[in-house]
Amino acid sequence: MQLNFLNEPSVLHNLQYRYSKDLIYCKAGPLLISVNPLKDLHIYEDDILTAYRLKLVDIPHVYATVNTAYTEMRKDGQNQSIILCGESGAGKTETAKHVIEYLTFLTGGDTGMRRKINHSSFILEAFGKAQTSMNDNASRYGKLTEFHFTLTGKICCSRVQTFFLEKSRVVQLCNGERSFHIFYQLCAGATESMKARLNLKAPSFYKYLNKSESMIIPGVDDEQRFHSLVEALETVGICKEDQEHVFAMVAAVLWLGNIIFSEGSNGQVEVVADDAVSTVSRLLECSTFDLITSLCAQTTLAERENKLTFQQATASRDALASYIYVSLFEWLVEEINKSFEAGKGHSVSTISVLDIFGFDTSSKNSFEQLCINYANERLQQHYYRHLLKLVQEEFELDGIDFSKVHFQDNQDCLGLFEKIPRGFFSLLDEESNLAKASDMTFANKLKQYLSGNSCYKSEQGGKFTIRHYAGEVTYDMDGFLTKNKDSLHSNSVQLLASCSGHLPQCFNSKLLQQCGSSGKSNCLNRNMGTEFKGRIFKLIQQLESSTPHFIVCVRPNSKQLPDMFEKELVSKQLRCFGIVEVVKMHGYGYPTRMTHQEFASRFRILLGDTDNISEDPLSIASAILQRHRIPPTSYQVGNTRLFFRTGQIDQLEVLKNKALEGALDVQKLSQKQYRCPQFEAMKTGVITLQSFIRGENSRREYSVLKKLPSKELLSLRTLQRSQKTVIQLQSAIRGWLARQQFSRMQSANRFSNKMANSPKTFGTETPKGLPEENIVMSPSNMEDIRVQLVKAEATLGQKEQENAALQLQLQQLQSKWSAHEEKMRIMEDAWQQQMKSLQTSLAAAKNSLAADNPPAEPRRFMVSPSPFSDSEDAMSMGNQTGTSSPRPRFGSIPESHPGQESNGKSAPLGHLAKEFEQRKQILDDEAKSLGSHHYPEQQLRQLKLRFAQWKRDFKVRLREAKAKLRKQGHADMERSHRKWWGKKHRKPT
Ligand SMILES: Nc1ncnc2c1ncn2[C@@H]1O[C@H](COP(=O)(O)OP(=O)(O)OP(=O)(O)O)[C@@H](O)[C@H]1O
Repeated sequence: MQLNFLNEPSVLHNLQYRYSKDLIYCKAGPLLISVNPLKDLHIYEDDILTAYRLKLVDIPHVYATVNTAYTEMRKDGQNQSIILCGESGAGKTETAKHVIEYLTFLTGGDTGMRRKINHSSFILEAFGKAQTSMNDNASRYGKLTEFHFTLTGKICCSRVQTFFLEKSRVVQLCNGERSFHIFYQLCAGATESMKARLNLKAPSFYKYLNKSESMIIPGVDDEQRFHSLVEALETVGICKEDQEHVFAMVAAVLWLGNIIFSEGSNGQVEVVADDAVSTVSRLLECSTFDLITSLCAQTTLAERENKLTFQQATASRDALASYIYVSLFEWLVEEINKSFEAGKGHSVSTISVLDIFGFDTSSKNSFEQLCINYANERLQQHYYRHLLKLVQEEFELDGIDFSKVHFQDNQDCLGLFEKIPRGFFSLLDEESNLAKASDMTFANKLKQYLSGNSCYKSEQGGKFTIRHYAGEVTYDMDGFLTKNKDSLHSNSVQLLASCSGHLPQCFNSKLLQQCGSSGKSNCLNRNMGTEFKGRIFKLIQQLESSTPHFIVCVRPNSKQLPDMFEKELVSKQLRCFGIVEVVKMHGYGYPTRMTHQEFASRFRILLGDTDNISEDPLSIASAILQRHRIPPTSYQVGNTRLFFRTGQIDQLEVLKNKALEGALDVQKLSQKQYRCPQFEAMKTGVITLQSFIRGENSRREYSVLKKLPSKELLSLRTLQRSQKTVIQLQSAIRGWLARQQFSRMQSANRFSNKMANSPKTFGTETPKGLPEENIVMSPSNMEDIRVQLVKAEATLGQKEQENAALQLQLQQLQSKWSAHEEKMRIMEDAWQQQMKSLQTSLAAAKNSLAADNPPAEPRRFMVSPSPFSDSEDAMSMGNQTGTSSPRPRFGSIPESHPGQESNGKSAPLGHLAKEFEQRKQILDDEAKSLGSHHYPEQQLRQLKLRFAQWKRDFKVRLREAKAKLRKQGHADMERSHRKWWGKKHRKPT
């Protein structure tokens, strides 16, 4: 939502309005504001994860912030950090969980990894969180989770760093609060046998727990949480045996609190040897004697044993209990890290998620609250620096004209803590090292040196108030020096060394490492305040080497109730984080910056070649801005950089893209002009060639089909149809099978995702919102699918067999057809031979007849030039013989007789020649029609037979005709001879 008026009331109204609509996320410049809904909103479901991963939505959400961090890391290879800020109960830890869950999802982390990450944070919650007045599940430690990424952007390992577990909570409690969750969970959820082994009682039995009346948290099932914890320990690889050791240490801490001392008349204490002592010695695996001695005496540097006072003994016992608990927590963190460190060698960049204890204030604020609030001050300074200070410094350095944004810097408060030698921690160290120092002497020292600081105010009764960025907090000086010393008595160190239990041994060796080789008395005599300050400095250094992304978590009300928006409480938090100032700076400021050089090379394309400008980047940049009439109010030219208002650079990007598209179009056009004629010619050629080939193929196919007997044609068509059907059937079956398999895989995938995200329902219930048939594959469904599959496969097999048989049949038909063709060709050749020989015979007959007739006689027949010959006869034939008469069928030609002709001399031969021509024509026709018969061989045989008969008959008639002609020829010659002879002899007379 864009605000017309940017001020605190409008921001507050906007937040309240969105909160009432369950829109808990809101973007404020580079910040994401998250208002704790304190109820389940279903905005972290799988489909939402997917939508953000695919960047389908752009609504403010924690997933969008992770997307930005991940994209920047991938783009520049720069480490990123996601920092969760906000007071206790604002929702930092829950938001951090969503950040981590989405990060593993985004980078393709498998469900195994996601589960392990979830379970490891569950373990840390059990051991590091507690109920406080502000939050039922308050973090009592700080946590930085570092995810290492490979070059391809996959998570290769992760590491957790923890800070400052509030160990005083083990031994001290404010009323209405609880100690760490694990104590209550163990008492509620341990099995009967474990309870017997650890001698477990109800929480109220233990003195460390019953200092507060709060034993249960409404709506929280400690027993069920214990079972989940056991499962989580197994997931991260902590075996059953080690789990036993862990729970033994928790029980030992509880029982240590129940050890009581009796004070003698000389003021010295004795340990009351009761059930508590024997249980602790059994759980730590040390002797009862060593335990008692270590608790009531202290060995001095001169190896003398001094008896302790009641107070000293109690402090020594509590220090031992706290030390064991903190060591146990650190051991668990190490074990978790071991299970994630496999791929560290491939790490190229990191994304760190910081979730530290929120700003804290309770009825009695002590050393721990002071450390927590100091850490929050340091983090707040990091926030101001990156979101306000650095930006303003940049503007100033570049000479940008801007109206300075005023915010409440916490530098003074930080100075109060950190100044050397007169800062809070330095003074505390100094006082702690003095032999006769007490909390009161320290209070006076503070008053003396810190009164000049506006953030410090001395109070009555050794109390003092510090004005933090988030409000004033009054601290009670009681126990400051002791807590700062954090000394573990030498006797306690020796006791740990004497324990044979696995974990006490581990703790002892760690202690020895910390103390160096001395390992003797007062080796843990350190200054907790300075040590803590050092760790926070290191953390800030680490954050400084990364690009920060801040998520400000807001507590909507002090009652931890949903749908309740306390305006005052929220506006106080908005002020703390300078939200309005940040928005002003980034929204109304110049969020986009580029060096002159970067800008010139990026947008040079927006200047035409005709623009005559010098090549220096600033001139180019100015020319671009002027040429495109960018309003001067929307940018500023700095000494080294250009600063743009929101959205301005996007407009230039649009122009640049248009210019690039235009250039591409021009290139395309010129290419088209050059290539088009070539292409068209080639296209026409190809089309012509294709049409030739297609025509030729079709013609060939047609000639084959034309010759094919109808039955074979039919079977060929049937075969082709069957082939087509089989192919269609095969593709339909394959498609169906693939779809079935795909939907099964989809269901299984959805099911496993849902189950992985809902441990409660794992293996027992159907996840909500998922159609039942998608997730439950009943045996009958499976059997149905299997039967259908078998049937489909059988049909497929059958169709394939049929297909193969049809193919075989086609091959056989084709080879048969080729054999027929060959036979036909041979027969045709033979037939042609016989025709030739007949024609030759006819020509020979004609020749011999011509030889018999005198040349003077006008010729009735033209001699055929045909070279046909017959072995028996020869005759000539005319081409005019009856060609116009209708052709009779071969067997039905009327037999010609020479005597029937009017022309008695040539009629027999004319008839024969005519008959021969007719027969020849019929034979040709019948031979051609053989191909269309069903049984061409049989037809050919019949044809041959008829031809042979006719041939015999024709020869006979030819011979008769020849004889007749010869006879007639002699008679004519004699008659003419007589005529000529009579004329000759009559003339002279
Ligand atoms: N996004 C959310 N959706 C639903 N409930 C939430 C959400 N964030 C927080 N809560 C509720 O608010 C409670 C407090 O949140 P959380 O423990 O994360 O606060 P915190 O800022 O980490 O506090 P602390 O600094 O004390 O550890 C949670 O136990 C949970 O019930």
